[in-house]
Amino acid sequence: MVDYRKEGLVAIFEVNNPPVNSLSKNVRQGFVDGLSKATNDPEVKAVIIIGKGRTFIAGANIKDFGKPMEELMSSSPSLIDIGNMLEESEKPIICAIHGAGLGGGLELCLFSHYRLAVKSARVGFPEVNLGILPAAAGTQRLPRLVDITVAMDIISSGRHVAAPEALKYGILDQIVEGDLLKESIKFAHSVIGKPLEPRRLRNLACKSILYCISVIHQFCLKSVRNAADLSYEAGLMMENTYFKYLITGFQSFALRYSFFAERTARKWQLPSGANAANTKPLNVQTTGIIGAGTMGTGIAVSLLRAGYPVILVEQNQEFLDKGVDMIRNILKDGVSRRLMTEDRMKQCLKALKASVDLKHLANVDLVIEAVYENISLKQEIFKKLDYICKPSALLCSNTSSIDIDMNVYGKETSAETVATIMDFGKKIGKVSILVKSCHLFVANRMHGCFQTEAKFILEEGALPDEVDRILEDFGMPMGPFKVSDLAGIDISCRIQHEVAKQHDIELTLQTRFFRGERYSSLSNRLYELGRLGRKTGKGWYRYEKPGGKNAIPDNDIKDVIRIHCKELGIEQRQISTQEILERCLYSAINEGFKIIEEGVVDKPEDIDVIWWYGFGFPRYMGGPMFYASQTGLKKVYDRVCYYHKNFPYSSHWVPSDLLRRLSTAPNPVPITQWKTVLHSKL
Ligand SMILES: C/C=C(\C)C(=O)SCCNC(=O)CCNC(=O)[C@H](O)C(C)(C)COP(=O)(O)OP(=O)(O)OC[C@H]1O[C@@H](n2cnc3c(N)ncnc32)[C@H](O)[C@@H]1OP(=O)(O)O
Repeated sequence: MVDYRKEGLVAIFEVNNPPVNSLSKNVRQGFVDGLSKATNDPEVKAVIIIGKGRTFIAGANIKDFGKPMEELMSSSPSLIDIGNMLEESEKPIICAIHGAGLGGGLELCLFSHYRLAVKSARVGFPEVNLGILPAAAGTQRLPRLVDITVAMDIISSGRHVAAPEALKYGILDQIVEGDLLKESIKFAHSVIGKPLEPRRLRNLACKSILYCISVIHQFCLKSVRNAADLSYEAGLMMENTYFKYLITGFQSFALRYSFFAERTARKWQLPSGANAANTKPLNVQTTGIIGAGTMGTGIAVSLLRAGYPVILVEQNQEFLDKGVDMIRNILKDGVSRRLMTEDRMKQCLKALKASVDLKHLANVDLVIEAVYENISLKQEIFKKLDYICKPSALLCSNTSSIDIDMNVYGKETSAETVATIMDFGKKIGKVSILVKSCHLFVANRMHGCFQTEAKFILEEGALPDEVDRILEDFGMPMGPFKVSDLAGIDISCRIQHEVAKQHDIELTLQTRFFRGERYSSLSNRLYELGRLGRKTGKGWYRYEKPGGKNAIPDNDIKDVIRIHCKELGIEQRQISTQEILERCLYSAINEGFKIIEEGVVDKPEDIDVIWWYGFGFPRYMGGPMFYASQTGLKKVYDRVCYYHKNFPYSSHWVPSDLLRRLSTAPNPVPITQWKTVLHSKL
């Protein structure tokens, strides 16, 4: 709703629709009612639109987009109706922005005559992140206000533009210091009686059409181009046509799911009843990191960038110096890529202390252990930390495979600690997902199935570049073999040998089964040939030089695979695109269902979020679990059973019971309800 009040000559429309003042139907109606009052009240000479609570206006209500097209389109008053009324008003309309003015929120500002904001405010058109375009005249009005290149950047990137930058472009008229409402009322008095015609964007010509030809390839860009080529009315009509097309498409559907999935994933809860809403995080001010390798230094950079002082500890002085150099280089690179200023880099380096003595961690609030994957070493470190650190310090471990319960606390972790870590993750700009301990955790456990199947597929007849291309066409940023070359083939081989050693087994090039499971020794063959990936200039591909980035398909690899298969008597065949996609994706998805079944994650959305951030799974596909829900669980289940029959020695093909039960439900169960099936009779 919109609260209406008057302060002298000025009518104030305060948008009051918590939590983020989205433009639901009652808010839109509130604008119409408010405008009617203000227009008919001779005392009112100007109108201020302001948001109540934490933000100005976060745009249209995204939940409305799931409604049928007819209902969506006929839901009056539309944003454009309101916009037209604002623009045509004979009394100046001033938007006073704090928090965020996004999507329809910014569009309303562009229909208004003046725009003021506090310094911390942000504006933007994030619609591309929902698979649509700003369709309440955003693509027609922004290019009439700012240079077309700026409009294209803002619309096609979806980025949030900070108030000072928006002021520079002319999106804002003024940045306000002090009380936003008071200052806006002063501003309103200063513009009463001034001509409004030059402030009505629809009457302005689009600013320069330079540059657009080369980048117009998507609907947003086409639409912005229309602002230059067509009349305002024709441009609007096309914008509406594109919107109707996009909003009914799969990508927009998946992107809207992703928007809410990310927010749902933040809402952690523990069996005790503690959750994100009822548990207060502790205040973390100082941090320590143990281990100056790739992980430790990477984490240090994130903490320093977020403004935390870091004490980096490494037992060996030479490794410590290398680690500090690595941190310096990453920060310098950030400066050269204009991600931070030189001054900021200096502040970060000043906040970094390096030591070879764990005792320097005595007073820190949070310690992250990031040494290599060796349980005894980790346990020894935590024993020492128990004595050294203050009792309230949080002790965290960075591990991808070691059972957290054998290391630091897992099952015993307090709700307060969980709340603090989740909050800390957000503060350092990361997305944190709460998972229970399980072998390889969620990401590596699922991705392991994906990678393993990819390797089996090579043994059966496909080539690395073929498999990679198919998965990249699907939307993954890099296929599994390019990823393997990047990570280093030696790394995965060493881990495999380490695990085998723990079971008193020696892996050789002839090994075809390991602990009752089908096993491929193909990577070990590359390892023995010194083809370790990018770093040696050869791996599953060849590269222009050691450390090179251009993956070139290599004929030699064909021979390596052929010899491997001949020696082991593995028959090769033609493998279809469908089979490659299904085996990589469905094996991981089936494992994902087992992960939900075991309660390792609280909800399927958690898995999808992990896959976007961990592996770059395309958000416009929603994530592996959403993808499965859209493919049809019956189809996924049937194919999992089919592969299980054909590949009985791979436990990742044993069908998940949850998947089976969901696949036999009389009606498709929405992804948000999957968990309920765990406790039902289905
Ligand atoms: C045509 C298309 C038009 C005209 C459009 O306007 S499309 C919508 C464009 N706008 C957006 O995409 C903005 C989306 N929102 C955000 O980016 C952020 O919410 C925020 C920057 C505005 C605030 O961020 P933050 O303070 O971190 O809060 P949350 O993101 O956690 O959001 C709080 C709750 O509000 C729900 N929400 C947010 N925006 C919308 C929206 N536009 N429609 C419906 N609901 C929205 C969000 O899901 C959170 O809900 P809960 O999880 O708490 O239930």
